[in-house]
This record gives sequence, C-alpha cells and structure tokens, in this order.
Amino acid sequence: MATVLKIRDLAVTYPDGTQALRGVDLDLAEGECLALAGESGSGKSTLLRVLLSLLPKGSRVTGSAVVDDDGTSLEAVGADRATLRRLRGGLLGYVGQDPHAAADPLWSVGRHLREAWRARRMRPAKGAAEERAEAVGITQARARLRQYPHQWSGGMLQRAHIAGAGVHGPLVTLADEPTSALDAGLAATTLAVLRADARALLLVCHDLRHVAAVADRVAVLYAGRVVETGVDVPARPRHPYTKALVAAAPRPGHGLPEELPGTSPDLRRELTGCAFAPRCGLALESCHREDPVLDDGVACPVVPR
Ligand SMILES: Nc1ncnc2c1ncn2[C@@H]1O[C@H](COP(=O)(O)OP(=O)(O)OP(=O)(O)O)[C@@H](O)[C@H]1O
Repeated sequence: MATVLKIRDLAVTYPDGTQALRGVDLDLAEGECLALAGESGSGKSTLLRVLLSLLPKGSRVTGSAVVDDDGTSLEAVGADRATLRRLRGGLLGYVGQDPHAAADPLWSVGRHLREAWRARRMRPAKGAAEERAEAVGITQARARLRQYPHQWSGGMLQRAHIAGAGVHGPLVTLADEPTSALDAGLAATTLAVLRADARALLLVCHDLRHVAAVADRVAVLYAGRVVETGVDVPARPRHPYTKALVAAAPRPGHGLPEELPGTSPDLRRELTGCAFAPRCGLALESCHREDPVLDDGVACPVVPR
C-alpha cells in the first residue's frame, strides 16, 4: 500500500522552550489505522497540530511531514496558505475530543455538517448532508439534522463530526482522543464508525485497550519520542514504559491498576539519555547517557531482540 503520510525527524519547541516533539519518524499507509498512544503531555496532540499548522506563533518546527496524494507531495511543515487550504479539511480531515464542546449550541446539527462544504466555498448538493449522515449510521437523517446539538447524545454528535470530517473524502483523517467524552460502549462503536469511514486514520488515543480493536499499528510516544511501534503493542508491550502504561490502565477483573512510577520529565530542560530512564526499574547506567534509537520496533537496549 502507498504511504500517504511520511513524518521524518519532526521536532517541535513551543515558544516557552517546551520540546514537545524530539525527532519523530512515522509512516502511515493508505487504508491503515495508526494509533498514537502515550500518557498526557507525551506530544500526541502536538503532532496533529503540526499537520494542521495550528501551533502557536513563535513555535520552532524542524523536520518534515509530507502528505502524499497520488504522487503529489505536500509538506505540512512551513506550509504556505495555498498548501494549507489543500490540507485542512481537504486532504486532512479532523475529528476532535469533545463533540458537544466542538459544536455551536445555536446551530442545528445539519448546519454544522453543511459548514464542511461552506468552509471550502462550496454548496452541498441536495441531500448530500443527509447522505453523509446516513453513511455514519445516523438514521432518519433529514429530521435529525434539523435538531440542535443538545438534542443529540455525545456518541451521535461525534458521528456527525465524523461525517463532517469525511465530506471531501480526505486522504488522512486525524482524530484527537475522539472518544474521551464518551462512555465505554459508545467509545467502541464510535471508533469502529470512524475507522470504517476513514481512508487512512491517525488516531490519538491514550487508552491502549480501545486502540487494540481498531488500530493496525500503534506508536507509543514518551516525552516527544517514539519509544515503541508495532502491531501487537497493546497485547504484548516490550518497552518498559509501554509495559507500565498497560499496567496503569484499569482492566475489569485485574484488581487495581498500577500507577506509573515517578513523574514525567520537564521538557523545557535539555534531556540527556533515555527520557524514561529516571522512572525505569531496568535502566542501565548507559541509559542515562545515551538516547536509544528505535531498533526492531523498540527504543530500549534492555529489551531482548
Ligand atoms: N501552547 C503550548 N505552549 C507550551 N507548551 C505546550 C503547549 N501546548 C502543549 N504544550 C506542552 O507540550 C507537551 C506536549 O503536549 P501535547 O498536548 O502534545 O501532549 P499530549 O500527549 O497530546 O497530551 P494530552 O493527552 O494531555 O492531550 C506537554 O509538555 C505540554 O504541556
């Protein structure tokens, strides 16, 4: 399958000196769902913000993030206005965290959906909004789209956002914790709808259990670096950080989850060695000096190959 998104050595420093991403390499193939996992502050949302050029003024970005549309490559890092117009809502669809927070309570749900055309100075063909809504499982769409966000459940409203994100058939859909405001049952079906609707999906999700059902591959971020990537990460974590992350997730019938030891590093300071080493029970002396690179899907010298 063709690679539709190629990220190389991507680094982001916010204006206050926070190094949110520190050299990330990732590929996403057509038809694939890649999940980005990692605890709060690991850089997941920052990566999506780079692709959509939504970083605050004064942020420093180096490296590259190329969207490849059938041989035409568009660089998201430092994109000019014309490129941005092609990327945002065109080649890149976006679904956010909280469907109610992302909606204007005074607009009908149909108006929200039609905005996906208007934002690109287009008019939806007759019945096109209803057709999109039905494609993501909203029944009686004509009547329901006349209703307002407060008349919709979170799960249904998130489907409307998914419908809106997919209006122009984006090559890549970016979803930032799209189920964090939903209960567990709704989360699973919403993710399945999102997965079915997207051509390629970059899914930010801190909960590895949800990821397991929909993602083809998982990349685990820690302090702005990919520390592990693979197909079987939620079931068979290898990096000590990923293991701790899995153990920290509550699982029915497994007793109380184990809290991750220690605290996340201060990303405003220069980090030497593996950023996880101060919290890692298996760290070698060299881990405090050398930052391990990804080798066979895991950035850790302790993990057997
Ligand atoms: N505008 C900003 N200015 C300065 N630092 C920021 C800004 N936005 C995010 N950060 C910092 O950058 C780092 C990465 O944040 P980011 O939001 O990308 O993490 P995340 O993994 O998406 O976390 P969460 O799951 O909580 O959304 C964190 O240390 C965060 O505090």
